[in-house]
Amino acid sequence: MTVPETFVDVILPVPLPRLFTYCVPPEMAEIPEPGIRVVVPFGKKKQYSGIVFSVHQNKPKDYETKPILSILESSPIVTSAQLAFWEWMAEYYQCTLGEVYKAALPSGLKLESETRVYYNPDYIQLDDLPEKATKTLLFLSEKKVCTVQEINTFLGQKSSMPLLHKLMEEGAVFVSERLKESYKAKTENHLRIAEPYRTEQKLHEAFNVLEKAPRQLNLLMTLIQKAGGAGNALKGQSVARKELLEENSSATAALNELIKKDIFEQFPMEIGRLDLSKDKIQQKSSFSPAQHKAYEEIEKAFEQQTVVLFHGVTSSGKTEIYIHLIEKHLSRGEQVLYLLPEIALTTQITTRLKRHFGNKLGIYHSKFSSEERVEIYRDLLENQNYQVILGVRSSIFLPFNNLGLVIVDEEHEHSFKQFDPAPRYHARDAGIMLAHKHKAKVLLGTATPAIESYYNAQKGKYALVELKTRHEDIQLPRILVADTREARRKKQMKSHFTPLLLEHIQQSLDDKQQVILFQNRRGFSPFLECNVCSWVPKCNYCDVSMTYHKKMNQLVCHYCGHTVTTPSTCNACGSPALSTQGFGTEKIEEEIKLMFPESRVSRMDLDTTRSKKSYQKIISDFEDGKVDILIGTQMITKGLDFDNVSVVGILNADNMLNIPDFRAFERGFQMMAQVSGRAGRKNKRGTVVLQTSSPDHPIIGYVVENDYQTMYRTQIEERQLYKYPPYYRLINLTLRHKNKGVVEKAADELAARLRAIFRDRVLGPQEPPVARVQNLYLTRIILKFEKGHAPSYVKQLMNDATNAILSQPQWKYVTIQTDVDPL
Ligand SMILES: Nc1ncnc2c1ncn2[C@@H]1O[C@H](COP(=O)(O)OP(=O)(O)OP(=O)(O)O)[C@@H](O)[C@H]1O
Ligand SMILES: [Zn+2]
Repeated sequence: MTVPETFVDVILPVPLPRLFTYCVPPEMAEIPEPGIRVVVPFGKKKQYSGIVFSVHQNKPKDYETKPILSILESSPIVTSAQLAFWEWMAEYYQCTLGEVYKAALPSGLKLESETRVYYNPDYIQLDDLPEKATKTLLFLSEKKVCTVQEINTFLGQKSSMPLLHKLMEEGAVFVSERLKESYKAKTENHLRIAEPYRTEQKLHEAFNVLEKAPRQLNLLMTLIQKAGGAGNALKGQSVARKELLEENSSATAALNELIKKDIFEQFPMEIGRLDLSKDKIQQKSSFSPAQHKAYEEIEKAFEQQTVVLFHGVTSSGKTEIYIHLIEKHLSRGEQVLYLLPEIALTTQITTRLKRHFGNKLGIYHSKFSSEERVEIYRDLLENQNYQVILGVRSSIFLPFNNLGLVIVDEEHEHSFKQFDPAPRYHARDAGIMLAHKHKAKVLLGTATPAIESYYNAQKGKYALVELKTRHEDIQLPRILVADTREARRKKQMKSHFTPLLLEHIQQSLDDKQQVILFQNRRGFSPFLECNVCSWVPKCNYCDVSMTYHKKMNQLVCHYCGHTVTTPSTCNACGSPALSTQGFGTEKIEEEIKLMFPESRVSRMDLDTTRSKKSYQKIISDFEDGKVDILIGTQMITKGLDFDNVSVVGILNADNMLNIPDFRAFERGFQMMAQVSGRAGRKNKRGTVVLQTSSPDHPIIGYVVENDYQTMYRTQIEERQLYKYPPYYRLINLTLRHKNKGVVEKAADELAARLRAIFRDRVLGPQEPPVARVQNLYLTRIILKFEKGHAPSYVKQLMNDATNAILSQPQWKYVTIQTDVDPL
């Protein structure tokens, strides 16, 4: 009897629609199960680690399968619940499973032949490693970095991935270059008495055994002493490895011996990040009557519904309510995911949550190194420490196994949506689906709900809970509108500042209070212009003017990052009369420093927050009163909680409202209401000065009145009238090619094909506002579907149409990018 051949379908990090089938070679002892990583050859030379999606006996008819090279682990690294979630995501957002896989796993869990491997100079070798591993480490320590492929060649073997995988787990090598800062502050090796020896009798035995090994005996005694006595040591109190070795120099071998004997256990202890011992954990504060009422309403709503929209004005104390809810779910043994839109927010919330949840809190975001993310991932997979995960959008991909609650804080925020690359998912919406699959609850919290969410609440799809008063009943800030056109006419403007704003800044400084200034543009000024011929420098690769950054004396394209030195003369007419037009945060900073020379000024935008620590520093300096005036982009608008901000200045409301987008008014309202909410959070009512050239704009009026409802009503009417979300679902198809004619022709034919199926639901093609990016011409087709048409139904038809385009030789290099529910 012949044993049937076994095949596996593998998810690989390539944007191809199908999964790849490989055979399991008969000599391989194990058959991998779904969710396990295997190493497979791909193309002529490449190798990838991929995820087994399914195991079967169906030999593919039309091609010869290649064998998998090795299996990386014995139990799945991706759970079946995750695989189901991935499938949903690929289907809904119309991308491939490979693209989801790429987004979902931290890079430390994905290897390919081109992956660069780094040597860890801090690695301390504990156990004897196999010869090949030692050889590889030596090779790496000399080269510092090389690719997986190079290591294959060096070892003269087909695949070194399993070996590298082991070395990564050991902490001997990394797959990403670690920044110096994250390098130091992370973990430190600690030692404690191993579990089997944690009884008096066993400890006694250990002493007897070690009688002939004085160094080991010494170490054991030092550990007991440093742990604060035998009682503590028997409870598992640990001591830093450094500390132990300090008093027993050259005892490394003895220490390793103790670990081998299983008397000592070594483990990495986080330092700095989460080092709060239990007794320091703060009790949660008691609720105000309004908070209490809201909390009870949320609890009650969860009895009936999965999703609750929690609409609470700024500084109403929503975070306290989240903390109580988290506690409740933890006490039931459930996990909680707390989603935040931006890293900027995590520093403050981290501190607040850490106080309550100590080591149960795990933090997951992109500024953390891959190794730190792998650690969180594995911790959850093995169900060890973390029960609350605070993270940005990618944390929806973590391997939860008992999720009870998802909190989406600032749910209206656009940065929950991933723009590039695919999957272009919205973490709020995907989070709701995730919760659904886990039978968990979802709390969407915000002071300014997204129109879509509020609509769902109106329709009864979500429950709605409101909290209309600020904590301690402090009034919402007074909003003063400063008319810049009039001030300009009367020649009262000082550069970009109205007298009203300057007055209030001065007053705040005199009162030893703080000021926040919001300008939704970074850089010095959006463009340079020649005073003689009106020439404006544009990006060579994109159809946009370049932003002037004064400090670097550079022009930067905010689309592709292309940078040039600022020209001293006009490229067109040669005149040296170039002047800056418009203004960004950098210019505001410069002017404020000139106008208030005594004040301490700081700026927070993309340019000043490149590293993980910089956010923390800017925010904590402001919290500690080391800074008087904080200038920033939308990063500073929401979620931040400062005690002494008495004045908020909005420098230019117009550029938020004059964007040609059906969401511009909603967005403008949200940004202005949110940044206003930073004022007067403690002690006293705050003031907002809102500068605009159109003081009669209805949105400005709603901001002044803090009238979300009327804003919602006017906007929802327009959405219905012009067939926009939430009434209709949008899908954007963006075509790109280096030749404008080619991309236009391809788009025309695609639109014609789509029209034949979807008729007047197809709009365009039309050029997007920036029609060339990175030397590629763009054109866009928009599909509008009535609610009820599931994207999955549309997907097949749409794919047929796009494939029909892409399979034609003249359009081989056209790319088509799909964005479902674009923002
Ligand atoms: N019950 C409470 N006891 C003590 N302090 C509280 C309580 N509730 C809220 N606070 C304090 O009030 C301030 C505002 O609360 P919080 O930051 O939670 O507001 P928020 O609703 O999240 O606002 P935003 O939408 O602007 O982020 C915080 O400094 C918080 O510590
Ligand atoms: Zn560019």
